Amino acid sequence: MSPTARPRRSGPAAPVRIVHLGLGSFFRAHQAWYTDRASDAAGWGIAAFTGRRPDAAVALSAQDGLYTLVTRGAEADEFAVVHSVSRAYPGTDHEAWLDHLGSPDVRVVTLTITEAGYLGDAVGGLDTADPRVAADIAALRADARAPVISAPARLVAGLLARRSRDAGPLTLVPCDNVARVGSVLAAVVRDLAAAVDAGLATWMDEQIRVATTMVDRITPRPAEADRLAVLAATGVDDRCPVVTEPFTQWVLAGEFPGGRPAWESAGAMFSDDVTPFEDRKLWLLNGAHSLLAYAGPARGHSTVAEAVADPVCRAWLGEWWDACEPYLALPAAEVAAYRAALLERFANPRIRHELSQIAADGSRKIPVRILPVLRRERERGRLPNAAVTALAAWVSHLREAGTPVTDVDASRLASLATAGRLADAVSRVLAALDPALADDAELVRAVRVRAAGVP
Ligand SMILES: NC(=O)c1ccc[n+]([C@@H]2O[C@H](COP(=O)([O-])OP(=O)(O)OC[C@H]3O[C@@H](n4cnc5c(N)ncnc54)[C@H](O)[C@@H]3O)[C@@H](O)[C@H]2O)c1
Ligand SMILES: O=P(O)(O)OC[C@@H](O)[C@@H](O)[C@H](O)[C@H](O)CO
Repeated sequence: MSPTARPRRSGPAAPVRIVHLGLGSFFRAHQAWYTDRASDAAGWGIAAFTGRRPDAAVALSAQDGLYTLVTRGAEADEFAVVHSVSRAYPGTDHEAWLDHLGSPDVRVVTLTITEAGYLGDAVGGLDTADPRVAADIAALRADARAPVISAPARLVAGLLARRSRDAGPLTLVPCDNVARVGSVLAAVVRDLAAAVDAGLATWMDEQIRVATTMVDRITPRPAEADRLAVLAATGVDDRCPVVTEPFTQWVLAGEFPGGRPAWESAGAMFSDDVTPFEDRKLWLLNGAHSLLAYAGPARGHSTVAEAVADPVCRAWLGEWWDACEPYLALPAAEVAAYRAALLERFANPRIRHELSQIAADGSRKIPVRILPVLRRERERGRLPNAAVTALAAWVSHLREAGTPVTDVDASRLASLATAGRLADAVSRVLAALDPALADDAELVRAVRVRAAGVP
């Protein structure tokens, strides 16, 4: 290999038996890495599809699906080439999507489509009022092979192709930071299937299983400096490296009648109940992330590591974790160890995790990360200070006090947050999250007072 060669395979790629939707950084640091490390990796290649832009598929295809995973500890980097992505496709290649989903070789579909990609409604079903969903349903009713955009519709299109080829059982494995993600995915796919084809649900009951998961590995958006670091250390000009932290965890529950990689041989854990791990992770890690993402910029911080170096932010984290702890169904010693490890993970000075990346889509993240604990505390008559801080900082963020607002619901939230007095904005924004929050006078008052103190 010449000093600046792109990564290239020296042998054949593993046969495609997994399809992934959402070819982003996290998938490459997590599910693709576990598959690469599994003892039977040679039998389980992945066909990975981007969700929106084609860039990652184009760049990865130019290097045979190979990329460098940089595991960035507080002291040093480790570099490893991941081989499990056998094919990479732009999401627009719908024929390839249908072909793979319709193939009897494929047994598993993994997903990282972001919280917003599930398109759920407030009561746990599919948001059929969303124009993208309505358009996809109409398209699939007219033609089962019509190109569709939303993730639930893509899955249903793939399942229709699979049924038409009698291709056998398949397990869907959602890997996003969504509470009870397996149930959420099962519901939106079931609702979309029912809207398209009355007989599909019965076939799905027999052939399709939906696993649920807790996924954990802090993986910031890669930067140009990361490409240069790989080049300097390995001599390879990798155009799509991913940087991640040493810590990683994957807890899964579900049935795999068509088989799966031996992910446990790479460290994944199979459990009957993912819930305790999921609550611990979504509340302690992701809740803390969102708290810092909205409240940290007002104290001059741009990254998680900068924020946790600030004693005021660390005190908020302590308050938040104290509020969460009574509701976690795990031994106290385990929670204490997780908290201590989190502080170290957040403080890793060599991981540049931008608060602005974490701040995106707060309307979908706060209900999962902050509200479950806030509601439990309110039922007991308590008002957790850190949750008030997070909500007040989010309102201020929406009023453009911090990082730029990126949210699937940005235009509605911006009008709710910016029109008129701050006090009214607080009520409107809380009502948009959950009307019951806006009816809680003590909470509203506290958030107003805190928001008024945020620049
Ligand atoms: N980055 C992390 O540290 C991390 C850790 C745990 C879980 N996750 C989960 O993974 C998700 C993706 O994170 P990432 O770091 O890979 O982000 P990323 O921006 O690198 O990649 C996101 C991928 O999802 C696709 N996507 C976005 N919206 C979609 C939609 N509506 N439908 C289908 N595909 C869509 C994008 O096209 C892209 O391929 C997160 O939203 C989170 O739920 C991330
Ligand atoms: O990826 P998101 O946008 O859901 O959330 C941002 C971070 O909170 C998240 O990526 C964490 O780093 C991750 O969940 C750690 O496992």
